[in-house]
Amino acid sequence: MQFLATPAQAAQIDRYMIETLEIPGLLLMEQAATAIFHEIAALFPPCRVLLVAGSGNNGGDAWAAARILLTHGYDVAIGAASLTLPPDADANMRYFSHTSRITLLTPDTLDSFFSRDAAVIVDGLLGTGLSRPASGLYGEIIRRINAHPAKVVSVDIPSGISGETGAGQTAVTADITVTFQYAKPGHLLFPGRSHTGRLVVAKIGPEAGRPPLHLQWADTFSLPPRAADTNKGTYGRLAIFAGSRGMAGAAALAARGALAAGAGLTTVYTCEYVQDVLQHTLSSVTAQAIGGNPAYIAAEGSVLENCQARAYAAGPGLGQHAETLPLLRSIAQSSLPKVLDADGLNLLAADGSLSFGANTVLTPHPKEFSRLSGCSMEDILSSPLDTAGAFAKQHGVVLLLKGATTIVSDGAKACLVTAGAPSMAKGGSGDVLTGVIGALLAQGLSPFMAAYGGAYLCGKAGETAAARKGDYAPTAEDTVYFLGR
Ligand SMILES: NC(=O)C1=CN([C@@H]2O[C@H](COP(=O)(O)OP(=O)(O)OC[C@H]3O[C@@H](n4cnc5c(N)ncnc54)[C@H](OP(=O)(O)O)[C@@H]3O)[C@@H](O)[C@H]2O)[C@@H](O)CC1
Ligand SMILES: [K+]
Repeated sequence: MQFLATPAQAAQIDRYMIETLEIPGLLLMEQAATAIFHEIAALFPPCRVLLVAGSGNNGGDAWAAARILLTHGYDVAIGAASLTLPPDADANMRYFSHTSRITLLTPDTLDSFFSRDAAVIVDGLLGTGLSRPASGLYGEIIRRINAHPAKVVSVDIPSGISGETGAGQTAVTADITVTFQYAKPGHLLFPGRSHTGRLVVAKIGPEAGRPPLHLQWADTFSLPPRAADTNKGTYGRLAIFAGSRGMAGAAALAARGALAAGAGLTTVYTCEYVQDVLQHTLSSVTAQAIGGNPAYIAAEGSVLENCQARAYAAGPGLGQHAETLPLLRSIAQSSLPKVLDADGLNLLAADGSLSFGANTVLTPHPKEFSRLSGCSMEDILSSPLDTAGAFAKQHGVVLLLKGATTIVSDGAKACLVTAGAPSMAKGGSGDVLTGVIGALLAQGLSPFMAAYGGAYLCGKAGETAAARKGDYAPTAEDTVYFLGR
């Protein structure tokens, strides 16, 4: 896990380093510029570099990088959107003030500046100080950068992308982004993620005593090695409530996910029809028909008292049967660790049953989350962190909002999971995730950890499947197969 900083937090941390730790801002800028230089030097021997500098300290980093590149034999040309700069940026700009390397970028000079050959463009137009969408001259500069054949190295964040939300319609598309101290949410959230290229996080100052951060990037996760003197009881009993006629596969995938993630004992509680299917296809789980209806679950909550589970996973393939609701409500309101997904969430949302006991993980995709929360899809997609966090806090749950970048929030802290592959945008992926999270809960992980751990493990398995089988062919079964490999 690594911490992320929003633009406001990054500015606060800069202030902390400058005012409390008494590190001059000019020195921090030099560190930032040195990191940019090293990335360029690692890829290109001395060559022509175009540097584009805006009106803030992001531009200051570019001016400082230009100086370091020049002293190492690179041929630099700087396109300046402004020559009125904050003090540290101004100091770095002045190094060039009596040279012919500066072009003031105006509609009249854009063509000549960007028609130059160059191997690299350094994008220091806009950083974390972006205060509005890029348009006008800035929009035109961004289009020129994107149209140039050179490799693009963005300073801190691709210009035009919001560091907070990843939003930005007119934005630089970078090959490499060198950010400072902490990655920003905008690097990981789409569309920002697709503009960032390879992300390099360069430490430019000490970390001790910095203001607290609440957002992390789940870029690693592993389960502890299993001790030799353990048995199936050590790893928990998971009760999965899933399946209805026509959707036995969802129950089977959740069960397979749970087995592959290490649950000690897995029992699927389902209808007669699905029980039959599971008994013929899955030998490592037990399946129990409950409720008396052959086609779907129609049981009362009393079944929970007898199943002696350490965790529940409920929802995959349940269908939309009102008779399933009493059981779902009992599961949702119990204090046992549990994960609720898919039809389980839809049924509870349709009924307005949004009362959850402790240790609850909900795993909606944006449409399911819209039904649950009443927020519009537009609000969810434009502010996923805020909407997920507000819902998690209000209902006392861990909310896992599925997406190409998955968000996990408990209302106080949150993390982003970027593991995954486009091949996973396919039916069945969510069922496997439910089973995996259920298994992690059964093994005693906290709901927050089980949620991001499950998303990470499934995402990595999906990446491996895509590496072997391409973007189209992998199925949810492949995600199960590659879990942990
Ligand atoms: N502080 C430090 O110690 C360190 C900081 N570092 C670096 O500083 C960067 C942050 O610097 P920053 O705060 O100066 O903001 P920055 O992104 O350069 O832009 C602000 C300027 O852009 C303007 N502007 C905004 N939106 C616009 C738009 N759409 N179109 C046109 N203009 C627009 C805005 O105008 P205003 O909003 O005031 O009207 C203002 O003039 C950070 O990303 C990192 O690279 C590192 O060196 C490490 C040490
Ligand atoms: K930039």
